[in-house]
Amino acid sequence: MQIEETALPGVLILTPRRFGDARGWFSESWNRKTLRAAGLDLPEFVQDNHSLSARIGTLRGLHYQSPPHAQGKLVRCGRGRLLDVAVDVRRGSPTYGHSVSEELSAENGRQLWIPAGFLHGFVTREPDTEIIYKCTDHYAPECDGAVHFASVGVEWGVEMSDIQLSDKDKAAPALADWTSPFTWEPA
Ligand SMILES: Cc1cn([C@H]2C[C@H](O)[C@@H](COP(=O)(O)OP(=O)(O)O[C@H]3O[C@@H](C)C(=O)[C@@H](O)[C@H]3O)O2)c(=O)[nH]c1=O
Repeated sequence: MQIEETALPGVLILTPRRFGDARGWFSESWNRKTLRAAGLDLPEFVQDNHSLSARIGTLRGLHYQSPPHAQGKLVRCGRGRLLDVAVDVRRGSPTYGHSVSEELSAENGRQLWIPAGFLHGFVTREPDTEIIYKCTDHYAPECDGAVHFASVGVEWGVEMSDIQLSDKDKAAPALADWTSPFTWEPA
């Protein structure tokens, strides 16, 4: 398991080892013991999510769940290719509003660890792209929220006219008009 830091402290790229043979490959996509041995002790995961996006340019996000149901997410791509984005929205954080964008694909096997206190979203770069992610809290619709994807300064790499959004994401407030429910606590 390779663990890499990103420009945002706390957001990490994990790349599990792949064992290739004549049939294809095998990989442990999640192993608590291996991560702990590598010095990384992630919170307990209680829910796995899996979604399919049919068209290139499908954009889901930017999403969060407020405390007490804030979620950390360990994200990977099971099929196709996507650009995954995390935005720091912890009030008082030295990196508030900063983002990390990472291409996750079925081919590269990379995973993004996004702690609670960050917005999460992604845009697909191939048709029929599947995303799979582990979450540290259960779905709590009453705590569910979104910030408009175009208000955070992220270069999504897709023509605006090609972007497919849910009605919820179309109606999301801009970052500048929204008060984050998260606060930063120095380590
Ligand atoms: C997120 C979620 C949705 N649902 C239901 C609600 C709704 O009817 C349907 C689709 O929900 P959404 O439109 O919110 O799905 P989607 O836009 O894919 O939302 C997801 O986006 C990515 C970026 C995330 O980070 C996730 O946490 C989640 O917010 O699925 C659940 O039952 N459980 C869940 O955990």
